[in-house]
Amino acid sequence: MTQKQVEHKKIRVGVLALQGAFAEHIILLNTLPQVSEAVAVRNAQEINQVDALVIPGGESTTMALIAERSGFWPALQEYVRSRPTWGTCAGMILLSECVTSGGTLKGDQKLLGGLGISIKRNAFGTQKESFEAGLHVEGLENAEKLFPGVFIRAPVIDEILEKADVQIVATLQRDYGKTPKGTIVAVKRGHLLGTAFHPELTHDSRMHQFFVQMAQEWIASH
Ligand SMILES: NC(=O)CC[C@H](N)C(=O)O
Repeated sequence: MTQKQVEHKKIRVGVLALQGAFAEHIILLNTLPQVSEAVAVRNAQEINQVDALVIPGGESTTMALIAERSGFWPALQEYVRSRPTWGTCAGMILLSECVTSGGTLKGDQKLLGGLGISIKRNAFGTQKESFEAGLHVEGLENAEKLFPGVFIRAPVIDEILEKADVQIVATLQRDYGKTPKGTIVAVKRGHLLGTAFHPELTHDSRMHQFFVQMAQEWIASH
C-alpha cells in the first residue's frame, strides 16, 4: 500500500442514535468505500469503539436530555473535545457555544460546544418553512455542481466567535424569507464540522465523503 493509503485506512463511523435521523446517516455512510462500518452509538462503551462520530438532525434539546438522563453526556463531551465529529442541524446546535433567539442568549440549552459559533435555532420558522437550497460547498468534490441542501426547521450560524480557526464551508446563495443571502449554514473548526442542512436526506454522498476524508486526515495527523 502507498504511504497515502496507509495514512488513510478505512474508518469505523458512529452515528449518535438517541433520537432523530440517525438511520439515514448509517445507510449513506455504509455505501462509502472509506468506511469500514457505520454503526449506531448510544452509550460510552459504543462511542469509544468508533473513529469518528456524526450527530444527526432531530431535536437538540431532546438528544441532550436523553444523553444526560442515561449518564452518557460526559463521555459525549469528552469525545467531541478531540475526536472527529460532524453535527447536522440539531447536531450542529449541540456543537455550538451558545444559542441566541433573535439576539437574546438562551442559557437553558445544554450544549457540547467546540465549533466556536453562536447559533440561531429554527431560523427559517416552523416545519412548513422547510426548503431545499442549492449550495456551493467549499472543498467538496465537483464543487461546481451545487449540493442539495435540505433545510428542516433549521438553525443558522448567528456569529462566528472564534474567528481565528473557524472556516466557512457554505452560505445561502439567495434570500430565504427573512434570512438573507450570505447567511452561514456550514462551518469547520479543526476536527469538527457543522451543517445546518441534512445531507443524509439526499442521494448525494459528497458531504459524507468530505467528512470521512476530514476525519481520516485528522486521525493520520494526531
Ligand atoms: N432538523 C433539525 O435537526 C431541527 C433542529 C431543531 N429545530 C432544534 O432546534 O434542535
